Amino acid sequence: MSTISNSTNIFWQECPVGKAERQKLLNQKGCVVWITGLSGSGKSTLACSLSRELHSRGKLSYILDGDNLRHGINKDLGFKPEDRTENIRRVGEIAKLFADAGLICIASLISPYRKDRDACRAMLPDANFIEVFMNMPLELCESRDAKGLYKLARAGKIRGFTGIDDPYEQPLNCEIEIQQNNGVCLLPAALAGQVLTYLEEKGFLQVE
Ligand SMILES: Nc1ncnc2c1ncn2[C@@H]1O[C@H](COP(=O)(O)OS(=O)(=O)O)[C@@H](OP(=O)(O)O)[C@H]1O
Ligand SMILES: Nc1ncnc2c1ncn2[C@@H]1O[C@H](COP(=O)(O)OP(=O)(O)O)[C@@H](O)[C@H]1O
Repeated sequence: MSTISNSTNIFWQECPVGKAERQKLLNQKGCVVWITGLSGSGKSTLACSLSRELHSRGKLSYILDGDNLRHGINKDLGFKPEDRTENIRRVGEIAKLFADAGLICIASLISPYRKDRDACRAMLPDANFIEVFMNMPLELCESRDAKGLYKLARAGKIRGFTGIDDPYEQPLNCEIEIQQNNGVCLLPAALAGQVLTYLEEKGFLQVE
């Protein structure tokens, strides 16, 4: 699928209310928290927990979940490399709009290819893209197998499954890395706390 623009004779329409004004209204700074990792690594769980914690602090967030978006805007895409690339590109563009609206946009997708994640980062001013890597061992994700997909992949009934017969390229310099501690995974609320602390320290949760 081509990402080259086919539109010609188009102009940029300025809008009367800008990002800064929206951020002031919301008393927060728009950004994208991009959660990447293997299927079963806990991306959606962290996204939900973080969204709940933000909501309870009066902060507006919105979750873009890979699985959910594949029921709608991305329903025409499969899991071939070029489809995944287009999936991530579209979600990156949508996330950019949410961040421009002033929201804390939480994107939760496997997003296995580094170049695709980096392309999303490049769409935003650098500090506004917060990459969170769920660095969980494949064995743990596979033992969870909440949807039974690893079992199907091992049986050869799903081809091109991330971590089994399709690659996952780990981030090289993400903002936050979530790992097990002595083989134990922290509770989702504690993991959300790590991200929340980062957002607080970087000044995303208020406007001076
Ligand atoms: N082949 C293959 N590989 C990986 N995952 C697969 C595949 N087929 C279906 N699924 C299910 O699709 C969910 C991942 O969708 P994403 O949009 O996040 O994938 S990607 O970022 O485009 O790689 C993923 O959801 P999560 O388990 O929440 O990650 C799976 O449930
Ligand atoms: N921090 C955690 N501690 C223990 N179990 C977890 C944790 N996060 C997620 N899980 C469990 O792991 C499974 C996969 O989590 P999920 O969030 O759906 O992963 P993903 O979105 O990456 O596929 C679920 O059964 C979930 O309850």
